Amino acid sequence: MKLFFDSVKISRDEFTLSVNETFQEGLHLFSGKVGSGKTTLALAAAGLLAPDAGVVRHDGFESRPVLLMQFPEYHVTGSTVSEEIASWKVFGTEEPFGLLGVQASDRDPITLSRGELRRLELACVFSREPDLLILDEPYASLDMSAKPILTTLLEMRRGTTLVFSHETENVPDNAEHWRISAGGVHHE
Ligand SMILES: Nc1ncnc2c1ncn2[C@@H]1O[C@H](COP(=O)(O)OP(=O)(O)OP(=O)(O)O)[C@@H](O)[C@H]1O
Repeated sequence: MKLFFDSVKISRDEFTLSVNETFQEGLHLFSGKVGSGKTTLALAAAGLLAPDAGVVRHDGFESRPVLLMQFPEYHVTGSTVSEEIASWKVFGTEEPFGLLGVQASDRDPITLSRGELRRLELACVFSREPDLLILDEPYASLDMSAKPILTTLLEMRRGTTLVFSHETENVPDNAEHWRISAGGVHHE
């Protein structure tokens, strides 16, 4: 299971990101300053932003990529927590739901705190077990009890995982580290 960026260039007005890399199966952590291009790379990896040049391609992925965006509210489609879980085609019995303290209910997901909503969506995406999982700032809004649980879920996952985060101290030791700067992606 590999993700290829073949001579990719993505332009957003004044900004251009150039990437010519192969991301192997496993965990990859991308860090970089504000505006360096993390979300741009995440969207391109998920197939939601077409490159202006080059090709983004996958090898060995059987399921569609799953992207969890930076702001959990963007994902909400259900009018209750139960509907929200069902919309991800998971049923609340999987391990991440218990680990993250998430329970199905009739509550409107928009009334959850941001951290509660983040845990709900993390439980849903990890339960899907996608071959390619892309997480944009997944540690944001999580408290000190939930951060290590996310780290454990990342450690246990199979497939290819791309994590875009400023919080490099929480990420598992086995992650490949990449820095996004000066319009490029650099292995550390
Ligand atoms: N829709 C857009 N139109 C024009 N420029 C954009 C657009 N989206 C992003 N940009 C620009 O592209 C550059 C990279 O943005 P991007 O959102 O990928 O950065 P980021 O590293 O994720 O930032 P942050 O850490 O603030 O989330 C920035 O200079 C930004 O202003």
